[in-house]
Amino acid sequence: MSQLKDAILSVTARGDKAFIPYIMAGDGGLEKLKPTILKLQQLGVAAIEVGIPFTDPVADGPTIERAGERALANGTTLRKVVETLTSFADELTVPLVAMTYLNPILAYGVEQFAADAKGAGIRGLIIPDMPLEESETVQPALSDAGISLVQLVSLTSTPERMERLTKASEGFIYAVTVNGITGARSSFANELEEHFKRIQSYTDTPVLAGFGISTPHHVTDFSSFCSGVVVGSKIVDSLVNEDWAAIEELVSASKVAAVK
Ligand SMILES: O=P(O)(O)OC[C@@H](O)[C@@H](O)c1c[nH]c2ccccc12
Repeated sequence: MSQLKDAILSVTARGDKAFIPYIMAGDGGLEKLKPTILKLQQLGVAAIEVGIPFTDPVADGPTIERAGERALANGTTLRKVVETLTSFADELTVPLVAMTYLNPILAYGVEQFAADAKGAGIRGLIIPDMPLEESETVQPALSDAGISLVQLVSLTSTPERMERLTKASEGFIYAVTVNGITGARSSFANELEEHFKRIQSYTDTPVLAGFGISTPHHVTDFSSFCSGVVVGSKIVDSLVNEDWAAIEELVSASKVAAVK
């Protein structure tokens, strides 16, 4: 059972695509976390990916990296994020997916983290620097807490690896759309549709596209061959500029009226 997967499937069952915005916890101060999350869930997002700032964010492009630096400068830690989320967890109507590198979780203590994260409304976890082969370190504690461990499938994975990652992924499959790091892009490779079809052929868990998606057009384009999208850098920038109209436009592009 995965609450995260169920939430995504309930969105796709009504014909919409799942839209998952990524935010950097602590960017602009931790006091922004609650109003930002509550406003995003009001817009009808399927889930919210909450990034924990980290000193060595290897997968992150400049936008997310700078947001992480600002959040760290504000004194943001994994523990403070979990505490802040817990303080309004009873107001959450969508699942949260935490994005954190492995070290902060190990420092927190895996068991303790899983238990606290559950109370904070966290239902999924992305650990970009943890290879599948090492997931036993965290998996049992997470499953006990009902937290899905989401795997990233890259464009360069071999077919065998793609199949293993896809089958291991819980909640959804995070299909990375570009080679490299996070950040808004203007164009994507042509053979992506085939790549997504192959990933989906291994599983009935929904496949979502992420990395580089930054315009309503991208959202509708990707939505034609997957179950939804994750948008990070564009959301982070729009929040800095307090441009909620841009965020609403992106979310609207995932709705049935736009995707048909
Ligand atoms: O910023 P983009 O290109 O829209 O991509 C999403 C991404 O930022 C978010 O999902 C994310 C931020 N940091 C990550 C690290 C690994 C995987 C994913 C992420």
